[in-house]
Parts: sequence; C-alpha cells; structure tokens
Amino acid sequence: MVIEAMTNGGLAVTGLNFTYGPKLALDDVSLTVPPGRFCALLGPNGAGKSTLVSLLTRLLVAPKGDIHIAGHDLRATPRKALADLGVVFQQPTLDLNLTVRQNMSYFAALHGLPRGETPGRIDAALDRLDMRARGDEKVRALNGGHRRRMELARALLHDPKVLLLDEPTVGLDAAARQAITDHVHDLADAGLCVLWTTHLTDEVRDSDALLVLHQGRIIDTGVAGDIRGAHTLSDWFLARTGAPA
Ligand SMILES: Nc1ncnc2c1ncn2[C@@H]1O[C@H](COP(=O)(O)OP(=O)(O)OP(=O)(O)O)[C@@H](O)[C@H]1O
Repeated sequence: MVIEAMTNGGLAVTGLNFTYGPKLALDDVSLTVPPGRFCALLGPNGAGKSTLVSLLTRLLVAPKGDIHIAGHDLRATPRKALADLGVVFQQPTLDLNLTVRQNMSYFAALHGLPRGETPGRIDAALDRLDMRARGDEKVRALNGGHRRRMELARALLHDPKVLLLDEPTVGLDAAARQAITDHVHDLADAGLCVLWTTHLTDEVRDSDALLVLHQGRIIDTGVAGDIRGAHTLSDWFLARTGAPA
C-alpha cells in the first residue's frame, strides 16, 4: 500500500517526527492514502493536525521522516511534490474585494500556469463545484459556504493528484458543512487522493479511511465503520481520546 501510494498519485508519510522546542508535537507518524480514497484524519484539539498539515505543505520541515506526494519526495523534489498538492487551509485566504475569477487567476499565476489555459481551467474548476454562475461576483458577496467552495475550486485549478484540507468546515453552518463534505467525497470518488483533517466525527462516513491522531501519535487506522464497531463514532472517539466530538 505504501509503495502504491508513493508511486501512483497518492500520499505516503513515514516516520515523521516534529518538536516545538521541548514539546513533541508528532511522534513517528506514518500514513498512506491511495488515489480515489477519502481519508479522515480525526484528532482532538492539540493532537498535531495543523503541525502535520504544515509539514505536508512544507511550511515546516521535519528533522526526521519522509513525505511522498504523488510519488515525489517532498524533501528531495519539493517543487514537483507541491505541484501535485492542492490545499484548503483552515483560515480563508481570499481577497474579498476581488471577484471569484480574479482570485483564481491570481492563484493560477502564482502556480505558473500558462495564461492561455487559465480561463478554461477556472471554468472547469468552478464547474466541478457548481460555482460557475458565481464566477464574476466579488467574494465579499458570497456566504461562508460558497467562499469555502470557491477555495476548494481554486485548490483544484492546477489539477493536483492529492488534496489536503485542514478542518475545512470551521465556521460553516450545518447545510454548508454537509455540502462541502459531499463535494469532497465526490472528488475522491472521481479519483482524487483526499486527506481531510477534522475533530468532528459527523464528517466521517463509515466507508471512509480513518486515521486517529492523539497526542502526536496515530493511535488507530482502518475503515471508519469497522473501527467504531457497534458504537457511534462520536462515543467511540470520546472513549478512545477523552475528547467530545
Ligand atoms: N508554535 C508552537 N510552539 C509550541 N508548541 C506548539 C506550537 N504550535 C503547536 N504547538 C503544540 O503542538 C501540539 C500540536 O498542535 P497542533 O496545532 O498541531 O494541533 P491540532 O491538532 O492542529 O490542534 P487544533 O485542532 O487545536 O488546531 C499542541 O500541544 C500545541 O500546543
């Protein structure tokens, strides 16, 4: 499974460690997510989710361990690895005074995408999220759910093989949370490798791959429905980590 994820479009992490001074934030973290899989990384506050996201996006560099994105070693070939990674960060990163298309054009330029291809790519990405009709509106005019959906469309603009989302539903109402969760499951069904971090058990489907991160360690890994057994995932998670979800 590790070899498959390393070579054909998935995500593979092996033996990752990270400390903030004396504080051990990640302890020997390994995981694999193959293409076409929605993997939920579930962890209570302080588990180390944001640290892992920072390492996967190279905002931080781990002293120990390896990360392969779509077969590219992030340490040895960071440009190639990051070119295959789409990211939705926890905090929105949109210019509210620009239109949806303008925000996306700027991102396309940052990624070095050919100018001639940009309008077509924007249309395709907006279509995937049912957002084409909103393309010429200023982001300020969109509600929180549509802003997130737009960020998701933007993350797909360069056609990444791996999509990373860091608690992407923070601040959204129930309907918008459901919509964005459904959209990302559809993207995984269409072949994308998805790693979705959350502390909310209701975002995880029984058929999803599940990794449970607690105090910097992966303590459970498997299919969500198998892991929770006869309990609700919420009850199981509370018993396992002591954290309400
Ligand atoms: N800059 C920092 N300096 C020192 N300790 C830090 C720093 N950032 C995070 N930590 C600690 O590292 C551990 C992991 O934090 P991290 O933010 O990665 O967890 P998290 O699962 O993302 O939590 P949350 O859901 O609250 O964002 C926590 O104990 C946290 O207090």
